[in-house]
Amino acid sequence: MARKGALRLIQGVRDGRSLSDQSGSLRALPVAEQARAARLAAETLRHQGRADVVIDAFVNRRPAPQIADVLRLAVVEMLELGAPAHGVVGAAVDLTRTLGARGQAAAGMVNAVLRKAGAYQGWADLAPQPLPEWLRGPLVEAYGDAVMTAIEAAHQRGAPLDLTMKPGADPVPGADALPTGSWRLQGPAQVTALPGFDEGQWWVQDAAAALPARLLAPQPGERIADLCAAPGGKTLQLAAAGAHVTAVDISEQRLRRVTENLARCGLTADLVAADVLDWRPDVAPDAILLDAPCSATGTIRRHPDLPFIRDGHGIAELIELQTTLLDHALSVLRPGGRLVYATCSLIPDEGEVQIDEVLVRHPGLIVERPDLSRIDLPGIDPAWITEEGGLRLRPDYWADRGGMDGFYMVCLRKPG
Ligand SMILES: C[S@@+](CC[C@H](N)C(=O)[O-])C[C@H]1O[C@@H](n2cnc3c(N)ncnc32)[C@H](O)[C@@H]1O
Repeated sequence: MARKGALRLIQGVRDGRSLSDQSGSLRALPVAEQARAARLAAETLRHQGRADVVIDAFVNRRPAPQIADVLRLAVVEMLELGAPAHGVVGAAVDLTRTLGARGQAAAGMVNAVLRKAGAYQGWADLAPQPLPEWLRGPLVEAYGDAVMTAIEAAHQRGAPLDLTMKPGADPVPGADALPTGSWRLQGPAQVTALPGFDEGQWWVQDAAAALPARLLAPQPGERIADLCAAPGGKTLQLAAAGAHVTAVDISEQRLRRVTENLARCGLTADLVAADVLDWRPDVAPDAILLDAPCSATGTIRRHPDLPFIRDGHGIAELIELQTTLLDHALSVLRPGGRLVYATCSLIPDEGEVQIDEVLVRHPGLIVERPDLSRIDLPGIDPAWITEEGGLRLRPDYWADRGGMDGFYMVCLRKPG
C-alpha cells in the first residue's frame, strides 16, 4: 500500500506538484502507511541520481518513466533504507504488474534488474544527486565547486528535527542542545506524540530558521510586525519574548496555522490577512521581521522534490517582490527602528545583493553586524558573517551535527 502511494506521489512530482501539496492524496491509507509512503517518495527523490547509476548498470536502455520510478523506489528501499531484498523485489514486481500492459510486459525485467541491484556494492561511494543546472550554475558561481559538492552531500543526508523551546520549558528527552539555542532530535519522530507538544512547550523550526528572530532581539513590550508570517515559527518566537506582535500574511489559509500554533503554545499576536504592500499600521512598529517569499532553495534537505518541480522560472519576479517588500517595510518602520530581512534561499540575489542595493536606495540606512558577545545570540560562527554584515547559513555547515537549512538574514537600522 505504502509503495503504491509513494509511486503516486512521485508521479505527482513528475507532473509538477510538490509532495506537501499532495499529502491529501494518501488519505485512504492508514496513518502509518501514509507516513511510510511519504518517506519512501522523499527518499527516492533524494537519492534518484544514485539509484539511476545502479539501474543503468543492469539495463540496456532506460525503461519507460513509470517503470523507472518503480525501480528507483525499490533500489532506494534496499540500498539506502536497508529493507530486505526478497520482500522489496516481490513487491516491486507486483506493483509493476498493476501498471497496465506496459507493466505486465516489464515485470520480468524489473525482477531481473532488482535481483542484481540488491547485491550492488559501492552504493555509499556514489556521488549525491546533483542539483539541476538552473540552480547549480549560480550556486557554483557564488560558492565554488567544493562547497557545491558539500551542499549536495548535505541534501543527501536529509534533515533532523529541530525544536525551538518556549522560554523556561523542559527540553524534550533525547534532544541535543545546539550552540544557537535550538534543540535537535536525530532520526524520524512523530511530532504530535512527543512530550510537550500538547502543552505547547515547543514548536518545530529548523535551527537556521530560528536565527532571524534572535538576530532581531525582541524586547518585552515592543511593537513588532512579523511580515510574511505564516505558518508562524517566528511569530511564536517574538510573542514568547513578550513583544506585541502583529503577524501579516497574504494567505488566510496559512494564517490559520499561525492561529493554531499560537493557541497550542498559549501565546498571542494580532493576525492580519493582507498583502504586506497594502498594509500601513496606525502606529509605526519599533521593529520588523520580514521573512520574504523566496525560491526556498535553502530547504532542499527537507524538500527533495523542490529541484524536480522548479525550473528557475519566477525567481526574477520573486527578487523584484522582495525589493518592493523591503522598501515598503522600511517605509512603515518607525525612525530609528530595526528591521531583520530574511530568506530561506541560497541564491545571493535574494540575500546579499538585496542588501547591497537597499543600502544604495536608502541613504542613512545601516547594517547592524551580529554582536557575538550578546548572550541572547549564542553560537554564531564568525565565518557565517558576510562582508556587508549579514549572516549566510548553508546546508553544509554543522555537517557533523546534521546540517542546517540555507538562509540569509541581516539586521538593518533605519535612520532616526
Ligand atoms: C517564507 S514563508 C514565511 C515563513 C514564516 N515567516 C515562518 O517563520 O513560519 C513566506 C510567506 O509569505 C507570504 N506572502 C507572500 N507574498 C506576500 C505578500 N505580498 N504579502 C503578505 N504575505 C505574503 C506567503 O503566504 C508565505 O506564508
